[in-house]
Amino acid sequence: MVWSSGRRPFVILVVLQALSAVALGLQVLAVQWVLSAVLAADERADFEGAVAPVLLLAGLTAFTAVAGALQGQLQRFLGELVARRMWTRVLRVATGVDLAHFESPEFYDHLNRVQTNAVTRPYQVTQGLLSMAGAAVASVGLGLALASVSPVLLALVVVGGIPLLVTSRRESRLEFDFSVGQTPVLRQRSYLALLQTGREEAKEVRAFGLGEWLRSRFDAIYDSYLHALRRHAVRRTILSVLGQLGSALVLGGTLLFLVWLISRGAIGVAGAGAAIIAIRMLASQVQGLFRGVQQIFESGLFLDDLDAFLDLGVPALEQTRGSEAPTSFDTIRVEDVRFAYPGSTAEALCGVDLELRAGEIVALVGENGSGKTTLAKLLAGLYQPAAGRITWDGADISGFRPASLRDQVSVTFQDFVRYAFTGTENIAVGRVELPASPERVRASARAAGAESVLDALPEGFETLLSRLFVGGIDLSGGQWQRVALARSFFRDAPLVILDEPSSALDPRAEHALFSTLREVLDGRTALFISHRFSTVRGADRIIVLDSGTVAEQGTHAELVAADGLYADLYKLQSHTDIAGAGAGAGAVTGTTGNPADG
Ligand SMILES: Nc1ncnc2c1ncn2[C@@H]1O[C@H](COP(=O)(O)OP(=O)(O)OP(=O)(O)O)[C@@H](O)[C@H]1O
Repeated sequence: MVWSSGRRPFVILVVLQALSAVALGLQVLAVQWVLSAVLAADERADFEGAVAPVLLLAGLTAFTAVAGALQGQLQRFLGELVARRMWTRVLRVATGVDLAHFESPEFYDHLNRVQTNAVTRPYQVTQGLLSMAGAAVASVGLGLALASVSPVLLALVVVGGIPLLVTSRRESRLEFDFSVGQTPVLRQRSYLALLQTGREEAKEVRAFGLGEWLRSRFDAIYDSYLHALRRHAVRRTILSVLGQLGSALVLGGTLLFLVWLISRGAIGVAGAGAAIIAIRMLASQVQGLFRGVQQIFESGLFLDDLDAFLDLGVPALEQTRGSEAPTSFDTIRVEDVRFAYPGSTAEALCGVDLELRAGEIVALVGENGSGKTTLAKLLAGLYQPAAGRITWDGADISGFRPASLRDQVSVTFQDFVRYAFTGTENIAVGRVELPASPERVRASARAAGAESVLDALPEGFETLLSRLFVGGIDLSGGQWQRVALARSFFRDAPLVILDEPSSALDPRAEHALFSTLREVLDGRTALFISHRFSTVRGADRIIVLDSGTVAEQGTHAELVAADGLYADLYKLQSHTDIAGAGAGAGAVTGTTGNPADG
């Protein structure tokens, strides 16, 4: 990953690391040289011989400092290059996995962990490797220098690193387990923070006076996290202290051994001076080496986690199998389709049978929770039926390459997305493969009643539709709905599914939409979900869903005559009034928005 993300900075870093390591070894030799020169000069009162080694030492020190500064910035840049590449892979999976994953809290935990931890880990492994390699090269130089004084000293310094290695491996495991355990808590904390900082939430939080209450929930969550963090930190500190103490003990023993060697006259003063510096430097290099190992081990655990996440995308991205969905159809059949949402035992659809014929405008009605949106999702190929099948002219859609099926469907949900993009872009995202030609965008906007809305904005269609960024403006709910409809028309697919397309439209806009719908659709098949019977009655056919099954279907007149569920709902909507209204209000009952009167 690092190699392919930033070859040049990586190579420069490796070279700098190697040179710094060599410089470190040379520094010990230079010190020894300086000491010998100074001791010799002391006898002859002539310090000239010390100038060259001092200059060398200064030069090496300067080089190490400059290389360190360069490495710092290069590492930062390389880290960012690698993170960008990892982000791209993670986002590709996040946008490619089956929608069912988004029903699972575990998926969100995993995604969150990957976003906050794993994206930077590949680079950390490299950093660990680099510092290990650097430490190894430096250790060889320093080790040779020290071994020339006493091989036992070298062995002792290496042994000094072992306690750290053992405890740091344990620390890595603790860190990973802590991260996994705390992810749900941290997500809750982020959610509560979002409620208090989000633009959408701001008005309701104020209107309901929720600020204080949300803060106390936030504090409670934070407290529980801090409590866990305290315990975790104590455990890590104990381990770390044990490791450091173990290493320090061995180092102390090493220095005592050196003193013993000096006292016995086994090494001279210059050699002893160099040995002390070498021991100090080597000990920190050995520690660095083992810290690198720990970093790799710890990152490795997160990388396994990242790998598991990236693997999720494999099935979705591999869905290149299957035949291409046809670009038109005569009949779509839903045959005894059953479906329950992932993690739910209750069936949202329990044996749905229906038919959509090319060019028809079909309305889907039913009470809240009867399964209308769920059916729309299945028809759009966003979920697979648990049983039964959906066919296009007899061919089961599960045999189509999923992306090719979605290509042929334009679906707009109730909770469509309000992109913080320009008006043009908000419409053209309906089909990004197509060039967003102003004529096409404008035609779609006109069909949806959004043209005049966008034209009235300061920069027309090119106005940014969001207050999140400088220069943006926001639209009203109904104006946004028109933009979402324009997006759906821009998509230009043979099957158009609209989930409550006019719920936020004013009567004039709603009238305009439905009176021109047939013309706008221009032969395409439409299935629209609606609770407003005034819009439903003009449909070629109305399908009534009840508790996940088709209760009845027919034209408006047929269904009213059948006097079933549809007729019930229709009558209720026609005669809904606020109970206990005064005589004046009662007088208009039955005339306000009463489709039966039309
Ligand atoms: N993501 C989900 N996970 C689990 N159950 C869900 C999910 N979405 C909907 N349901 C359940 O599936 C059933 C059908 O929901 P659906 O959204 O299809 O109803 P609907 O007819 O579109 O309702 P409405 O008129 O309120 O929009 C409901 O019982 C609902 O609780």
